[in-house]
Amino acid sequence: MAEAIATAAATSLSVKPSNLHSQLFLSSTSFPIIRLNSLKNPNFRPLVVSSTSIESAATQKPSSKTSFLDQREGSRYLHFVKYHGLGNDFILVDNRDSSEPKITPEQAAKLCDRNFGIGADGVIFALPGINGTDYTMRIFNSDGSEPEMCGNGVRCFARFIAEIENLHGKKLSFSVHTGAGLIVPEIQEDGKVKVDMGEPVLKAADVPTKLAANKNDAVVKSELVVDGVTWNVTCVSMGNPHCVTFGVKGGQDLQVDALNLAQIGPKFEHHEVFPARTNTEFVQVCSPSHLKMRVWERGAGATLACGTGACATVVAAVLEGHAGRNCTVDLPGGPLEIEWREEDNHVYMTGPAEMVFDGSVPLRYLLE
Ligand SMILES: N[C@@H](CCC[C@H](N)C(=O)O)C(=O)O
Repeated sequence: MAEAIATAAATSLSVKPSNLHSQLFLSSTSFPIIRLNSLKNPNFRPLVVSSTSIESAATQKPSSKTSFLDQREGSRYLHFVKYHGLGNDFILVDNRDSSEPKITPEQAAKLCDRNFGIGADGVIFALPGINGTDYTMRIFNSDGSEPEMCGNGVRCFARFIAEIENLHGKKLSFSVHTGAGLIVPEIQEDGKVKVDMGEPVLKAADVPTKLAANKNDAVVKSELVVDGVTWNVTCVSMGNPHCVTFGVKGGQDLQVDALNLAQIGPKFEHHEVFPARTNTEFVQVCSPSHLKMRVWERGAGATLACGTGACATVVAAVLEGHAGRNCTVDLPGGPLEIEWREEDNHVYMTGPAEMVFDGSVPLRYLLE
């Protein structure tokens, strides 16, 4: 019976049945808390994510000969915690004891596979801070490429740090070094995370895009031919590159639900005018403070939400005159609140981040 429940839960969570020997610990508000191994094993003790994420299970004392922990003796495991920000989901790894990620980009891509791995849009590593920052965040996309920044990811990162540093129930903020520079997330009393995402980069060469600048140094509402169709696009970097479109030249307003994202998304991502590839946001203007957006992410495809994409969307909407500086951006996974503040030119993003479960993966799986 317990086996059957465990297998059903693993299937719905895209966890390999073999990973069920690790604890599966659901704690999102929308799910009941289930400790599957406690169903199988009365001696079950949840493993704590330690500062050494890869640790030998042999160092943990099995409490009886029949304990599931017996099966772990002599093996080594990568511990992880799964989080999501509006359905944009990540495997978080405690990497505070080393300045190099514990797994390779290829191994990250393997873990992100939704059929043959844990399933995620990316793997995020919490590393020691550099240049005086509290922490460093690095991320590999689900295809193994390494982006500079991740908005939903940094909210998950902040909640993960609070968890592993045992800083519950406090209003907290950290300085985080990323490929996009200094990022400052703040966990609010309601559990949402507000992030100072820094200043948008608009200079065409720095986005980067080969499209010619047409407004100061920026590319704003410029024409881009994709698959024979001329789109109007604005290019913004939030540390990572974004191409934002509100529709085709001379066309009606975009109805984002009608888009065939899987067909058009890759054509933007790999377009020759984006030398570092691009994330692409397709945006429908509902009102000057309410935008609806679908995203095709570089290195991850269609995702349920993109934090940097929502920030880039509001910047582009202001530059094109569609919206004001405070907007709700509706994504398939839910809304984000975005402000592009005039006083400091920084973009602020507020939204949720939820832990879903934790577990461990045998290293032999990663090495296969
Ligand atoms: N989902 C993220 C962005 C992740 C990186 C992106 N795929 C890229 O390659 O730039 C977000 O929430 O910002």
